[in-house]
Amino acid sequence: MADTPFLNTQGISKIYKGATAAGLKPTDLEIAKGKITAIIGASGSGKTTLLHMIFGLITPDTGAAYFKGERVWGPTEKLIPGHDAMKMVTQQTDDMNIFAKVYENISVLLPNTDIDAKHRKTGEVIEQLNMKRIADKRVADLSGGERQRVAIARALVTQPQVLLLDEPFNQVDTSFREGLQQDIRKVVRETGLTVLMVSHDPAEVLSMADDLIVLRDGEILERGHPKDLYNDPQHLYTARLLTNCNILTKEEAILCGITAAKDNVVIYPDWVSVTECYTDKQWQVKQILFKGFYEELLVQNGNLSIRIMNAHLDRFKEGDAVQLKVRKYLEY
Ligand SMILES: Nc1ncnc2c1ncn2[C@@H]1O[C@H](COP(=O)(O)OP(=O)(O)OP(=O)(O)O)[C@@H](O)[C@H]1O
Repeated sequence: MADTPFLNTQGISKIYKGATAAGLKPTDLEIAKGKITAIIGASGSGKTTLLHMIFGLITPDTGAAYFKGERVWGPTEKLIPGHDAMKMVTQQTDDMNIFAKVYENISVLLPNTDIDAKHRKTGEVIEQLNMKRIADKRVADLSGGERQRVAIARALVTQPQVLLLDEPFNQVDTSFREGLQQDIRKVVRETGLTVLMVSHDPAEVLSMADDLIVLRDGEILERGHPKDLYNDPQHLYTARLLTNCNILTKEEAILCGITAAKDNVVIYPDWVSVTECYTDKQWQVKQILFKGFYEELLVQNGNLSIRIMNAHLDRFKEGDAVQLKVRKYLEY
């Protein structure tokens, strides 16, 4: 007999009543234990609906979610909706006592039956999430990013088997966000926690996920390792979601020296480079945006503009004539 999946769905669906018939179409899905699985999709593609059904917050129209082979109960079947082995953190998770200290907000979730264990576990999670510096601060005095860290600590302290994250880093600024993402990765590696996260931030899913699922209009479009989906997406939709790519018609592609068989050509900004060109003035640098360790060049040929990632800072100036060299492209 095949092994029971850790967490899976079978034909799970939910279509909301209304003109748009939006929601999630029947979906079969398996989530690997001890890994970070991320779901990415445009707004309204059904990410949250899927997450909520897996957690037991929405009753599916058809099918079900299963945790270790047992059906996840829906909201009408439980006094407190949500699966006991899972914890969910969203950007609105805000059930803390803001006048109490961080430490107390975390430890309060553990029973008083074993005080030593209560302090040990609270200490562990504070250590894991690098929160020693803020442990004695009142939640009211924390930044938004620090509060999200506390929300995640509160979710982890009761040692759930699955952590569900619904865009929890949205309000958090970049530097905090990256630290928190990497700390969650560390927790997953060290404890074997399973994470299922929903996001529409490509940088986030590419750096965090072991397994990436792309949702479009309530359906799984493709799935794979983030590196594979980034480098070789099977669908234009995926390329668009994961990168700020240039999308050209096959006629426009000819201007880049590409003879395409299909209708659309996709060129990522890091797949094309430019060199100075003294002989012809077809391509011109229109705009240079300083991005820190690289520049984003906008080069133009007639009505066609191409965005290029350029690591040779200050090599070009606006108005320069350049020659394009496309290293790689995709056709759809
Ligand atoms: N309670 C509801 N009643 C009616 N329609 C709903 C309801 N909840 C969600 N929808 C619709 O179902 C679709 C999927 O919603 P869902 O929130 O799952 O998408 P999402 O991918 O998480 O979007 P976002 O990234 O914007 O949060 C959307 O078109 C949404 O408007």
